[in-house]
Amino acid sequence: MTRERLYLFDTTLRDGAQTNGVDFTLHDKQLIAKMLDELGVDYVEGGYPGANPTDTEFFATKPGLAHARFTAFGMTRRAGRSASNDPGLAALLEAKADAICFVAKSSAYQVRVALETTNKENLASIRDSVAAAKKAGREVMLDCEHFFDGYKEDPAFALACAKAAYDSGARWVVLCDTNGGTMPHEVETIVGEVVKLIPGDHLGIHAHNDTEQAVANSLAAVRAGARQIQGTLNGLGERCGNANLCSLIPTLRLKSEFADRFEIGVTNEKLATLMTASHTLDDMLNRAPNRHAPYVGESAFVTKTGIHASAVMKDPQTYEHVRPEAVGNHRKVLVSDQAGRSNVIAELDRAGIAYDKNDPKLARLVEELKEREAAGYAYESANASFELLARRTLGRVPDYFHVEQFDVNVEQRYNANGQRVTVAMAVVKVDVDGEKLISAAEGNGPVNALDVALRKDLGKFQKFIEGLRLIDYRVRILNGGTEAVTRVLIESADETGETWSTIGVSPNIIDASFQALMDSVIYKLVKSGAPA
Ligand SMILES: CC(=O)SCCNC(=O)CCNC(=O)[C@H](O)C(C)(C)COP(=O)(O)OP(=O)(O)OC[C@H]1O[C@@H](n2cnc3c(N)ncnc32)[C@H](O)[C@@H]1OP(=O)(O)O
Ligand SMILES: CC(=O)C(=O)O
Repeated sequence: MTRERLYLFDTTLRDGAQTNGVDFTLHDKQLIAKMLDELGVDYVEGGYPGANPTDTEFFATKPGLAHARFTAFGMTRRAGRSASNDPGLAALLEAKADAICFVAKSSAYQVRVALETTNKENLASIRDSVAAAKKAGREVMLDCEHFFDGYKEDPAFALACAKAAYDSGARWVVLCDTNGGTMPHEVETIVGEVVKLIPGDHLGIHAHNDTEQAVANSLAAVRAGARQIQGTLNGLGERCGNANLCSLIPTLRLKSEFADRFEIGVTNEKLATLMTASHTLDDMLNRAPNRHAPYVGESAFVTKTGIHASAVMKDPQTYEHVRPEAVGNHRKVLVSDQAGRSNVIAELDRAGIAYDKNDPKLARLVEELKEREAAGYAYESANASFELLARRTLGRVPDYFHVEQFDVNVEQRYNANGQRVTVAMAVVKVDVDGEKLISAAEGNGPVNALDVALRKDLGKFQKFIEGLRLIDYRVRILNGGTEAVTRVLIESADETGETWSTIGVSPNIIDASFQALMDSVIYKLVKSGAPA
């Protein structure tokens, strides 16, 4: 069966740039355009030439995309001006783009209030602008701004705007839910009316996410006949964002209702790079990825509870709607207070720790895990501490060394230049095979001083921990007031590039930190194969 072509239009670099807190440099735009092209989207909307120097420069030369059509965005000619005498329109026509996407009002209320002009002038502006871009040899599209709200208020005028663009030669007429308040059933009904006038393979949808339904609205429009979807990576966009292409693309490729009917430019091979594309964008924006994002979030295929883990280990399909590998993600079974034997076994397998399924120590490990989680530990975020807990319970961690005593002192004093400075000092006394070793160190804080002192001299084990580095230190107070318990999470790394997380919990922050430091050092000794 031949499948219909469904076109993907990415507006990360235009509507995504309208996101609060997002500010792309020219270099960012060049890299993101290339990444979108490689992913297989059909149109990359690069921005608004003439609106700011970055966008004007971006459109000074074509970015050399292999597959996607490079698209310039801008408004139709202003009311009262001719198309040939409008500097904004001139900048658009000069832009080195394959396509031009105009924005025009399609709501009588918006024309009256925002443009302060007449419906007749708005229609003339649409016709003139589309015709001018066609004449300049561009593929032309028109975003009908406020289309759904405009349709509900005055359907004849909204349709007249869309029809004016189509009749003037626009390849695509894009129906916009600009304020993002339209419901999926309304989108489906209204698009169903529009396709009676304009063929669906000339209609697009541009949905905002103000009711968290931009993806649903885009799919509803496709069900009703639209054949172009506009959206952004990670759902960036004005206010609450746009339809998220990182959710739409897998749905279109993997859900049979769409996959069996439509062909999109993103192949299965490229789909498997989607999680990387999503995280690359977050990295460029210096944002933490949304762990709970559908398909591409780190938690999208995580199983935390015992009942689910038990089933997932028998067959992953029991709790997965698609294969995680299809989008470049992976399955993960966590250990926590929601865990059962199955979670623990999965984690032991992952860590390569041998066990006997009938060993009663396994049940003891699950109990110990739950008791510790109740006391404030969170092993799902501390893989190395869980591994040590498991090895200790199963009797497999050597007694490398014993800390007999530590002492930390924080002092504020005047330095030689007469400046007030706060200095921390720590002393740690360890017993390594009967040898007593005492190390002292200064640090910029008590935990730093303790860390340096602890790792200064571990006798015969010192060579095994040389590459160990602390890369992150996080503290959380679990309940307020005088009964507060402190949870410390430490992330460490070594010369091999491996990173691991350890945890400590105590009413005393120094004690909690020391537990996490100790776990980090012992994990490194175990991992390095240090002899007992
Ligand atoms: C729904 C959307 O996301 S649309 C995209 C919104 N994105 C942007 O606006 C980002 C880029 N914009 C800009 O840099 C500036 O707004 C510019 C350069 C386009 C225009 O700047 P200015 O000339 O200073 O105008 P300003 O932004 O204050 O107001 C917009 C003007 O365009 C007019 N206008 C708005 N939409 C349209 C349209 N579709 N067609 C014609 N004129 C329009 C308004 O009536 C207003 O005109 P007025 O100044 O006579 O009242
Ligand atoms: C064009 C556009 O971004 C909108 O109508 O939301």
